[in-house]
Amino acid sequence: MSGAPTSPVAPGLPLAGAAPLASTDFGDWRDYLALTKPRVMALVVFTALMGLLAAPVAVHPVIGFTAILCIAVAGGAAGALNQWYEADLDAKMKRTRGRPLPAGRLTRDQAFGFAMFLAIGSVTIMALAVNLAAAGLLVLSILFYVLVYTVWLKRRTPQNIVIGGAAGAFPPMIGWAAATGDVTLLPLLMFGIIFLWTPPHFWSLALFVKTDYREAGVPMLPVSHGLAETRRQVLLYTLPLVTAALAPWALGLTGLVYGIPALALNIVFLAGAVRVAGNRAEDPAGMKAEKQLFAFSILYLFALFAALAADRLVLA
Ligand code: HEM
Ligand SMILES: CC(C)=CCC/C(C)=C/CC/C(C)=C/COP(=O)(O)OP(=O)(O)O
Repeated sequence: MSGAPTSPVAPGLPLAGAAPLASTDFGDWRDYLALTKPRVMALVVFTALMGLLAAPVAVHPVIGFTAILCIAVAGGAAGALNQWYEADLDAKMKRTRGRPLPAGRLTRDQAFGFAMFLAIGSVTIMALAVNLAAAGLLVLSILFYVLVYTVWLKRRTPQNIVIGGAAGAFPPMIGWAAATGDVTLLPLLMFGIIFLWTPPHFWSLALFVKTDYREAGVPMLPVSHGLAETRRQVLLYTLPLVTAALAPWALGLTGLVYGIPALALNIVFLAGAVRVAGNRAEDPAGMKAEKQLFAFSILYLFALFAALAADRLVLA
């Protein structure tokens, strides 16, 4: 399948105390589920659904459900390919060393076969049952996460998550395209919001798990440029994020049902980013501002996209 060895992790890596799997052992379904990064994908799928609901077309529920399912499955496939490729890195970090590949509970070939089955299946069904625009964007988002982010940028540059993070910004655009067959200004703004949200989302987390990335040799910003510069960048990305998040309202694409929660959410986000920028703590114990901004970033995106779809449904 992959041409990769059938050892549970990349060549030369310790097995973290786990016995290699017998070649006939299919593995536990829970490990396959873990390969899909279900917690992260929940927000991906939610933003896709909100993109679909915000579109000015009443899509047939079966088609809508199929489209969202395909996005969820493709996201899972991309997450599994990410873990297939970077089992060596995951083995080096506390946060990730319990994953199925570094822990030796699945082989790399099992992960690759599973991921390709999901990727090909989801794109094919999207193309046949929904439309080609949505299927094309789905392919692009998988390729972006796996090739651009995971293979090309992650180990090379601290800008990895800025450019590669665009992968996670596609889903609402795919949801919209599934309903309409095209992409207009509002789905592009949704893309822009997630694109600009990703750096503060991730760097606030990376500030307090920095040592993990240093040990793995991944050039994340706090490792390569230090805490102060990372905190400055969190605030720098928050400014255009707030602008993009308020743009649908300012441009008259949405009404107050979006405008009022968007204003409140963005004031809180901006205040959180200012607190992060002003924090001087060197130790994770003193990084309450960073921990709070990371946690809030997830709530922010959920609430912002829920408000956007609600507004469009009210206007429709
Ligand atoms: C390159 C871009 C991104 C990077 C590097 C990144 C990284 C991370 C990391 C390291 C975590 C913490 C641990 C984990 O659950 O693995 C996390 C959590 C999370 N991320 Fe991101 N993320 C990115 C983009 C996104 C996007 C686009 C979304 C959704 C739209 C998202 C949603 C989430 C959620 C929901 C969590 C919490 C998971 C939990 O509760 O455990 N992330 N992210
Ligand atoms: C439809 C589709 C293909 C969607 C997938 C796009 C997507 C969710 C991209 C987000 C990227 C992400 C979760 C990065 C996590 O970073 P990492 O992989 O470096 O995290 P790790 O250190 O936890 O492995």
